[in-house]
Parts: sequence; C-alpha cells; structure tokens
Amino acid sequence: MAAQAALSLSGSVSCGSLTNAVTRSHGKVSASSSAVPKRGLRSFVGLKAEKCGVSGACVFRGGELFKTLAASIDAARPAKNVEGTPRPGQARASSYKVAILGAAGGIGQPLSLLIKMSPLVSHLNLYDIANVKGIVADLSHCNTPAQVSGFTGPDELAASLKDVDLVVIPAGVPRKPGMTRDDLFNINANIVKTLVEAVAANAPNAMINIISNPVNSTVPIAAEVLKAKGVYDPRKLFGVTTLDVVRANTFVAEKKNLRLIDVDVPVIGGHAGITILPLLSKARPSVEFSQEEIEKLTVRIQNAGTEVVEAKAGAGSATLSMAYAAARFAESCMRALDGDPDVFECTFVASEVTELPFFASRVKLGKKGVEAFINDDLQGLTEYEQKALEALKAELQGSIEKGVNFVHKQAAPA
Ligand SMILES: NC(=O)c1ccc[n+]([C@@H]2O[C@H](COP(=O)([O-])OP(=O)(O)OC[C@H]3O[C@@H](n4cnc5c(N)ncnc54)[C@H](O)[C@@H]3O)[C@@H](O)[C@H]2O)c1
Ligand SMILES: O=C(O)C[C@H](O)C(=O)O
Repeated sequence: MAAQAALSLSGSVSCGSLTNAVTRSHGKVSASSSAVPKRGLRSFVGLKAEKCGVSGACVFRGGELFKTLAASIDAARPAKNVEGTPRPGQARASSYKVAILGAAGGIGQPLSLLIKMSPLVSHLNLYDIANVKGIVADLSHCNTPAQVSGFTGPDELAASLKDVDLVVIPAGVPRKPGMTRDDLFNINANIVKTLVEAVAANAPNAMINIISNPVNSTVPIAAEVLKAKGVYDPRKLFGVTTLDVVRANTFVAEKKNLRLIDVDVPVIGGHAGITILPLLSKARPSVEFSQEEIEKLTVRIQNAGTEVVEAKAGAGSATLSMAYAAARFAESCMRALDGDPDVFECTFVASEVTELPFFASRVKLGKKGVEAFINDDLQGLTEYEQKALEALKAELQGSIEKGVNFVHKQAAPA
C-alpha cells in the first residue's frame, strides 16, 4: 500500500549546494539542520533563484510560470526564442496533467489561468458543478502549451481525473463577514469528501492540493477518505497554506523596506486564527523587530484572511492572492515531480514534527511528495513563538479530530 511505501524511503536530500543524510523512523522523515541552505533563500520559496549575491540576497525570476508568457511574446518576433524555453505548443521532456476541482469559482478561474501559463502542464482539466464551458473556451485561446478540457457536474467528475498527476481542490463556499473558517465545515466537509472519493477511485497516485476551508479539518477528512479506500499516501496530501507565507513575506518586506521577492518567512501550525503561526525569528533575510512589532505583525498575518473578507463585505474571501499562492504551490509540486532537487514549501501535512497528527511546516518536496521535514524551523524559537505554538495545539487538535470524526460517523452503520 502507498502508505507503507512511505515507511521504506531511503536516500539522501540535496538542498542547494548541500547534501545531507535524511533520517527516518516509523515513517518519520526529517532533514538535519545542515539540510537548510545557510546562504539566502535560494531553495525556500518554491521559485528558483537566478543569482545570489554575496549578501545572500537572491534574484528570483518569478518561476517557470512566466517564462511561457515570455516565450509567447517572443514568438511574435520572427526567428527568435528565449534560450532554453520551449515555444508554445512545443512539448517539454516532462509535463503534467492537472485537474482543478471547483474551477469556476473565485479562486478557480484565476488559478486556472495561472496554471495554463505553466510550461510544466500538458493538460488542464477544469471541473465544477457550475458550467465551465465558457471558461474553457476563453482559456483555450491562450497560446500556451496546456490543453484545456471542461467537465461539468458529477457525471463528468471521474473523466476529469483520468491520468492526472496533480489535483487542486478550491471547491466550496467562502466566508462572509462575521464567520470563522470553521463555520464553513458543514457544507465544505461533504464537498471535499465527495471529491476526494472520486480522486481515490480515479487518480489514486496523484498529488492532492486542498484549498477548501477549513483546511485544518478538510485535510484530515481527505486523509480518512483515502485511507478507507486503501490508497492513502501521506506524502502526497497537502493543505495549501502558501497564502500565509505569501502574506507574511509581503507584510515583513513592507514593514522593513525590503524587496518583496527577497523575503521568506516560514509559517507553521495550521490555517485558521491562532493556528497560523509566522516564525518571524526565522525570517530570511534575518530582521530585527521590537516585541510590539512582532505581536502586531503576527496578529495581522493571522487575521489577513478576515481583512479581505471584511473588505469584500459579503462578496467572498481572498481569491486573487489565493490563486497566486495556489499556483506557486502547484508549480512547486510539479517541479518536484520533474526531479528538481531544490523545492521547499510550508504546507499542512501528516506530520510528526509535533505530537499533532497534521501540522503545517516547511517540507522538502520530491517526486513522491514530502521527502523531508525541515525540523530546524521549530528549534530555537523565541519565548513568544514557543508560547504561541503551545497555545495553538488544542484548537488545531480539535479541528483535526472534527474532520476525522466526520468521516468515521458517516461510515458507521446507522
Ligand atoms: N487555503 C486557503 O488559504 C484559502 C484561501 C482562500 C479561500 N479558501 C477557500 O477556498 C474555497 C473556495 O473559495 P472561492 O472564493 O473560490 O469560492 P467560490 O464560491 O467563488 O467558488 C467555489 C466554487 O466551488 C464550486 N463547487 C461547489 N461545490 C462543488 C462541488 N461539489 N464540486 C465541484 N465544485 C463545487 C462552486 O460552483 C464554485 O464555482 C472556500 O472554502 C474558501 O474558504 C482557502
Ligand atoms: O479567510 C478566509 O476565509 C479565506 C482564506 O482562508 C484566507 O486566508 O484568505
């Protein structure tokens, strides 16, 4: 079984210029402190560094995502191509089939556009209970390589998942002002359960990126569904918490007048309220904050989703920044599948870095999913961070149990 396969991994991890032994016991995979590059951010942000200066600051080229657009523009000039970039329609050595479930929504549509721009994608399947025909017609006119197909309604769900390598799930209702993410549980739990059952039946080896809230419960729901179907591989199931990292990076850069692209802040725990814990002491480049600044920034990052919900005043929650964050995480998954040895992301996964069964922390991604946990992030925390970590555990545990119990109750005979 796939879950068992996770226990028998062996090998080594290469991070930037460093190669390190990976230790494993009882399915736990961890990389030692030396697995984290000491110089700059080059491998922490999913995007690859173009060049890193002596100061350690790196220049990012925005990821492969935008190379295709550049190539598309370049193709308009006769007999010229961006070096090493396949022309639109030209196949890469490896490319991947991606399904987006909930593709017609506020996140689904811009996410579909961003993923359509990735040269790593050969096929993009858009599924929703709402009609996706118009979105497919619209997107398919972009001259980037991915072939776009549409699937509407439960009768077409299985076909949307055939042979896919990566499934991204933004299906579900968003918050309105005054609601918590947990208030979405009653509707979204069933949506995620049904969709993951279809993934288990039709794409059991795919990596799964769950965006639907409450992530702290929907990921455990997905895990239980996959377990019940005998296809659970904990290395391949991810709760997408990238938006928390994106926000933390942005707010820290703004506060300290740093270039946005140079900043990387690990965010651990979960994806709701106090379970979102930015580790400002681990920000790269390292930044000095007063205690007041730390507390204000932490609360702002924790409440950033609510900030958007309130600004949208009933019209939903974050969609564009979420699409950006989800596209980055999907691109990182595909790079890992493609054999890139240098892909690191924070994500909410089955974990043994704390006593909780699921936890968001920085992981190294490889061809088979999570390859190693970067345990260093949790070492040497400040007193404030350590207290916040202890304080979040009860809420996170409760949300995880709620998800697990939901699936068990439904499975129990009446
Ligand atoms: N993880 C995060 O950081 C993060 C960030 C933002 C939003 N979210 C969550 O993402 C979800 C979607 O947000 P949105 O703004 O795109 O909402 P939305 O209402 O704009 O879109 C949701 C889409 O899901 C579709 N859908 C509903 N039930 C479905 C089903 N059974 N199968 C397939 N599709 C179905 C709807 O038709 C709709 O197109 C929400 O739960 C929201 O809370 C998570
Ligand atoms: O806040 C929400 O409800 C959506 C999302 O989880 C976010 O962080 O923006």
